[in-house]
Amino acid sequence: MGRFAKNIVEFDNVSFRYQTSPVLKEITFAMREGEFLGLVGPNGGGKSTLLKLIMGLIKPDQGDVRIFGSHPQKVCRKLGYVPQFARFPSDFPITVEETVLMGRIRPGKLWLRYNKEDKAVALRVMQETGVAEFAQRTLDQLSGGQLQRVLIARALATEPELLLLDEPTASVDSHQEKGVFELFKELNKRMSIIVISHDIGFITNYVDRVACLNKELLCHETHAITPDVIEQMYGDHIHMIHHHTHSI
Ligand SMILES: Nc1ncnc2c1ncn2[C@@H]1O[C@H](COP(=O)(O)OP(=O)(O)OP(=O)(O)O)[C@@H](O)[C@H]1O
Repeated sequence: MGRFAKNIVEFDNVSFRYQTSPVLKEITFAMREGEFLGLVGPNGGGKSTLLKLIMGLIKPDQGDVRIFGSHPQKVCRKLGYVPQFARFPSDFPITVEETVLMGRIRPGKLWLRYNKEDKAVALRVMQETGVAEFAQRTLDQLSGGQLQRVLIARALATEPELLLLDEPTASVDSHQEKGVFELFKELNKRMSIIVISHDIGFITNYVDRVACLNKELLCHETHAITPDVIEQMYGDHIHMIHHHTHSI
């Protein structure tokens, strides 16, 4: 199957509000199979909300969301999700291996019983993310960067076709950030990826397209990201970090 063969995420005129003020306004966009998409925008711009709509955790007030051509809840098994590091309790008294195995839990399955295949997949993704050597440590014995990789391994254990990451490198240094994005580049050979980031200058080195969300959504091919485009989408909220001299 060729890259960019079909649309796997489709938003058709989608609006959403939690209470009174609109968070997402009339969003229409599509993501193609095999794509690596960066999602940027100011704080409160609606990025996490967009991921929740993709996962079927919330429903649009208006418009239609289709994931792999179906209702989001019907295809949630094809999705892997890595939450924002800051929102994950890191003092759980469970081991790295147990955490990664949680990715193998399926509805209707006796979830405390993992079979050989579950264990083999867990080992493979721990090796892939570089956390296999910590497998028996509990989460409180890990650095922020190591814990982040464990959360990525847990998402990979579901063997997803679309990986969703909410600011996966917010709590790691720029050296580790590069390592994590090199991993994503590798993963992108077999799955589609959406990554939320505040660091547009950095992600343009990796992603195919940048979607800029500030209630409304604008998509740009990475080569089309110019300072004017950034100014237009962030306005006064501009908070960008530049690790590289990469031109934007
Ligand atoms: N459960 C909720 N109930 C009410 N309002 C919410 C809820 N979750 C988010 N919001 C509000 O919706 C808006 C969009 O939030 P969201 O978390 O999607 O933004 P974001 O772009 O991911 O922000 P950040 O970059 O700060 O993580 C914000 O104003 C937020 O306060």
